[in-house]
Amino acid sequence: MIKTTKNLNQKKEKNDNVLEIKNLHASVEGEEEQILKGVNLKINKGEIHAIMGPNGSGKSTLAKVVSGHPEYEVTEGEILFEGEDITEMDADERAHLGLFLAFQYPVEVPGITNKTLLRESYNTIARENGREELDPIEFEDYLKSRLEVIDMKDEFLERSINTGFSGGEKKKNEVFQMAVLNPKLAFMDETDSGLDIDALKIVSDGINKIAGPENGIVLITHYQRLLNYITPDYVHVMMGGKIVKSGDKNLALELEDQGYDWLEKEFSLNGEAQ
Ligand SMILES: Nc1ncnc2c1ncn2[C@@H]1O[C@H](COP(=O)(O)OP(=O)(O)OP(=O)(O)O)[C@@H](O)[C@H]1O
Repeated sequence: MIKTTKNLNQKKEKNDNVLEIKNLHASVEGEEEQILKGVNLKINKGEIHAIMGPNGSGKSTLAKVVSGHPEYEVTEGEILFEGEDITEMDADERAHLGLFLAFQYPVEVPGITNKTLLRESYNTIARENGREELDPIEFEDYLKSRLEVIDMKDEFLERSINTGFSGGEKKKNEVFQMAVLNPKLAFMDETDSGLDIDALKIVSDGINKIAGPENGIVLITHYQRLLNYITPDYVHVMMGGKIVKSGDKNLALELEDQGYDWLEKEFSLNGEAQ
C-alpha cells in the first residue's frame, strides 16, 4: 500500500503526541490574577520546540505548571501527557511518567550527592514503570556511560547536588540529570543562560545527543544563538501569558533582528497575533 502524506500525518497525530496543553490558565495558588491566560501547545515525540518571549511573559510559569509545581493552580484548561489527563497530578507522579524540568535556577541541595539523587530517581521511575532497578554497581556503570553525553568530570557525581557549582556547572548538571533519567518530555528553562561559548556548545551537544525519536524537548530561551546549535522544529513566542505566534527557526532570527515590538503591536491591534 502506498502511504500518502495524509496517512502519515494521521498516524503521527494518533500515536506520537507526548504533550498537549489545551487552553491552560493558571495563577499563583490562592491569587486571582492569571499568569497563564489560555496556552495551547501540542508536542509530538521527536520534536524540539523553542519558547521565546519577553521577560515576565509566563515561560517559566508554563514549565512549572506543566511539571506540577505546587505554588501554582490551574484555573482552566487541561494538560494531557501521552493522552492522559495530568492536570491534577502531583509533580512526583508526573516525573514518574517521564516529565523533566531543568530549572532556570538549579537549587543547591547540601548533604545529598548527585549520585544518590540520580540512583533514587532512576530506580523509582524504573519501578513505577515495571522496569528492573539497577543495583549500585550496575548503576555506577550506567552513570559513567552517561557522562559521555555531557563533558563533565566524574568527581561531580560524588559532590552534593549543585552545592558550590559554578553557574555553568549547574546547567551542565541539569543536562546530565536529563541524560541519566531519559525523560519522555523535558522542559529546559534557560539552560543556555550564563554559559560561556564552550559550555554552550557542550550543553547543546548534550541536548542533541539526548533528543531522539522517542522524546520531546522544549527549550525556553532568550537567545537565538542557542538555536545555532540546536535546530528546533517549532519556535513559539509567548506574550502576556499566551502563545501568540508560532513558526520555524526563522521566527527566532526575526525576533533577534526586530525584538518583540512588532509582535506587541500586532497583538494589541488584533487581540491575538497570527
Ligand atoms: N510565585 C510567584 N509569585 C508571584 N508572581 C509570580 C510568581 N511566579 C510568576 N509570577 C509572575 O508571573 C509573571 C511571569 O513570570 P515568569 O517567570 O513565568 O516569566 P518568564 O517569561 O519566564 O520571564 P523571564 O524571561 O524574565 O524569565 C511575572 O510577572 C512574575 O512576576
